[in-house]
Amino acid sequence: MDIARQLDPHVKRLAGEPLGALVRAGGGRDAALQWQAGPIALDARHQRLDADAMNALFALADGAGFDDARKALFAGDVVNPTEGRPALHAALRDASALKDRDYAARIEAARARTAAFARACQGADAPGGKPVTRIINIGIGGSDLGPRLVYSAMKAFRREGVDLRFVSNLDPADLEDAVEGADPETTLVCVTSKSFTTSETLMNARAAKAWLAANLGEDGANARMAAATAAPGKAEGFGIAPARIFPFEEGVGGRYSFWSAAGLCLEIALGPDVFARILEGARQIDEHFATAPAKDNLPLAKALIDVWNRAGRGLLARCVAAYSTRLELLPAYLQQLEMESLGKPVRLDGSALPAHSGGQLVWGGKGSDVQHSFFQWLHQGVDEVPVDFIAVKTLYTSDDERAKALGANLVAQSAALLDGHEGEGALAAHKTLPGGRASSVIMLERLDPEGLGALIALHEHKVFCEGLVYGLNPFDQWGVELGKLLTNDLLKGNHSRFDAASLDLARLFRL
Ligand SMILES: O=P(O)(O)OC[C@H]1O[C@H](O)[C@H](O)[C@@H](O)[C@@H]1O
Repeated sequence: MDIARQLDPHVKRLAGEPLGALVRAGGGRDAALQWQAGPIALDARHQRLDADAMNALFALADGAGFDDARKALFAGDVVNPTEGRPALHAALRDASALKDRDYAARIEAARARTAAFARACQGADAPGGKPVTRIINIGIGGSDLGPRLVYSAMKAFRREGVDLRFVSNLDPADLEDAVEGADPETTLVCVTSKSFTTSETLMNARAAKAWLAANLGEDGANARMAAATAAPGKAEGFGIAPARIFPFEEGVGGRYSFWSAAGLCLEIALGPDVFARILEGARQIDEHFATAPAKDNLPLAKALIDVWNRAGRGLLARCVAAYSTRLELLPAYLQQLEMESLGKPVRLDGSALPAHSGGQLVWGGKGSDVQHSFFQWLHQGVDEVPVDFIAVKTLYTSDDERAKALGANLVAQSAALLDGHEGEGALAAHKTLPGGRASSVIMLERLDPEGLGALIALHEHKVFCEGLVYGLNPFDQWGVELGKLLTNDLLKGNHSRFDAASLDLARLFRL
C-alpha cells in the first residue's frame, strides 16, 4: 500500500489554503476532527485536515485490516511475529478476551501476588521485618521510564512514609543519589528487568546489593532484594530468593510492561488500590479501542493524524508539550514507546518502508517552560513540526490564578502557531511569525489514576494502529542489539570489530 500516493490528492488540495481559513471554514470539519473516549478528548481542528482527508485515512486503516488486527491483539494472537509472541499489555488490564486461558490465569495470579507483597511491605511482614520506607527501582528503558512517569504523575496519590527512587544509568551518581538518606534496614531494592540480562541493570543491582551488604551483611542484603522479570531463573541465578521474584510474561513488551510485575515498585509506593485504578483507567480505553467503530475510535484517529503528518505531509517530527508539572516525564516516556516501536526500516514481510514513513521523531517538554526555550524554533524555524498540547482540564479551571494562566498559555500557543503574526516596521521580517503550523490538544479531564492509565493506554493503541497502517512490527526492537554487542566486546578487550578511529577513542577511555 503506497500511503503517500493515496494521501497525496488530499495533501495537495489542503496545502494551498491558509490553515486559519481552513479552520474557520467550520461546517462538518469541526465534528470530523474531534473525538472523545472516557476522560480524554482529542481536538485536532488545528490540523491541516478535513473530513474528506480523514475519510481517506480511515480507508487506509480499513485496508490494513483494522478490525481483525484489534481483535487479534486482545485475543492474545501472535501480533509480534518476528519474536513469535503475542502483545499482552492490554490483557494485564483485563485478561478475559485472551484465548489462552493459561495466560489469563497466570496474569491474574501474578497480580494477586504483587498486590499481597505490596501490602506486606507496609507492615511487619515486610522483607526486613519493618515497613519499607525506601524503594530503589533498578531498571532501564521500559523497566524504568514507565514506573518513573507514573510515580511522578501520581505524586498526589503516593503512600506516606515511602520514597521511591530510580537507578537506570551506569553513572555511579545514580545509585549514590538513590540511597541518599536511606535507612538500609527499611530499604527494598527492586531489580526490574524483563530479560534479566541488561548489563546496566545487573551492574547497578550488584552495586546496590553491595551497599546493603556493607550495612547489613550478606543475609540482610539478600532479604531486601526483589526482582520483577520474565526470566525468573536468571533472577534466581543472580541470588534473589524465589519468594521475592515476581514474574511476568514474555509477551509483555518492555516498553508496555509497567502494568505487570514490572510495576512492583509502583504498587508498593502508591499502594495496590491506586495501582488497580491506573489499570482500570487503561481498561476503559482498551474497551473503547476494542469496540468503538473506526471513525469514533480515538486511538485510531490519533494514529491516523500522525500518519497524515509523517507520510502524507512529510513532516519528520512531532513535539509533545505537556502543560502539567506532574506529566513532565510524558515526552520521555512517549519517546521510547513510539520511537522504539515505530523506528523500523521494513514491513512485516521484510520489504523496505518508503521514505517519510514509520515513527515520528518525538520530543518535547513541559509547558509553559518550553515556550521560553525551544518554542521560538517552532514558531519561526524553517521547518514545521506539529505539536501535541497535553492538557489537564481540572488544573486550569481551578481557582488558582497561576493554574488558570497556564491554561491561557496553552491556548495562546495553539493560536499563535495557527495564525502567526505579520510583523511591522523596519524589523517586520524578523518579527513575522508565519503561522499555518498544525497542533492538536489532548485534553485529560483530570490527572487521577484512571486518567493517567487512560492517557498511556491511548498512546499504546495509537502506536499499534500506526504499526498496522505502515505494515511494520511495533513490538520488536532489533536495532538496539548491536550497541550492546559492541560494548561487551570493548569490556572484554575484543577489538576485532573496531576501526582505527574507534580504537583511538577507546584508548582515551582506557578500554
Ligand atoms: O527490561 P530489560 O530486559 O532489562 O530491558 C530494558 C530495555 O532495554 C532494551 O535494550 C530495550 O531497548 C528496551 O525495550 C528495554 O525496555
